[in-house]
Amino acid sequence: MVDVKLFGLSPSPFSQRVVWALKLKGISYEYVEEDLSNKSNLLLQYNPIFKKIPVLVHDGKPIAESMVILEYIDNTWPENPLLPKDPHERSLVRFWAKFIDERTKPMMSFFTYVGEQQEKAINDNLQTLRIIEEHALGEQKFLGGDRIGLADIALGWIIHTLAAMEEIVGVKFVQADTFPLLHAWMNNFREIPVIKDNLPNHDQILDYFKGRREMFVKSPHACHHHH
Ligand SMILES: N[C@@H](CCC(=O)N[C@@H](CS)C(=O)NCC(=O)O)C(=O)O
Repeated sequence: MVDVKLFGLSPSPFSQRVVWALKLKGISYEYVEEDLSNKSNLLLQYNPIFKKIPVLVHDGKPIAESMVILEYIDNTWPENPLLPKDPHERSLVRFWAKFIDERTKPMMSFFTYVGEQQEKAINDNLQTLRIIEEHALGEQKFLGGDRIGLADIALGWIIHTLAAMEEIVGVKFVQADTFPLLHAWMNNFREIPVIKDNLPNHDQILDYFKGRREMFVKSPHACHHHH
């Protein structure tokens, strides 16, 4: 009997990465929803450095940082691998996973800023997406192959959290005519049964981010809790 617990927050893109990986692997787990304005003692104990979700706890051993957790999951449960076998192909997927992860929080600035800063953030997002469109995607359905992997899971947040933020701000970054490959990727990704069946509720995310918009304008990162 595996003992797996996930401490998460449903509208968090980082938390969602872990949910998808566990579901893809068919691992059953206990989910603990955290309130970031009143973090549980267990969360503080399991992630004393950053005090952030997500944290995965496997047989009492905590793992923090979403991308580290994904690698742990892949190493622990090898079925439906998230990384290719070939070392060079692996490194390419890791490269894109890292690139995407590093850009994830900055990509939320268009939501936290207004005016000129927001315009700049919007342009930065278009540049980031342009890089992915032109360099990471090609003939293959997914980032690094014909099946979903680590980099796809890293980018998956653009179909839910980014989509909700776009709706609130009134922008749409990925259009079929301007980013055809990314647009196709989004559809391919969304159509995977495990992804489709485990999407955060759109209205709930929308409410969450609408309600916290004010706070985001004051605080540098969209996911930070209110001090
Ligand atoms: N790099 C981290 C980011 C996680 C993160 O930013 N979590 C946010 C929620 S989306 C959080 O727990 N914030 C609480 C805080 O900063 O106090 C990861 O990939 O896991």
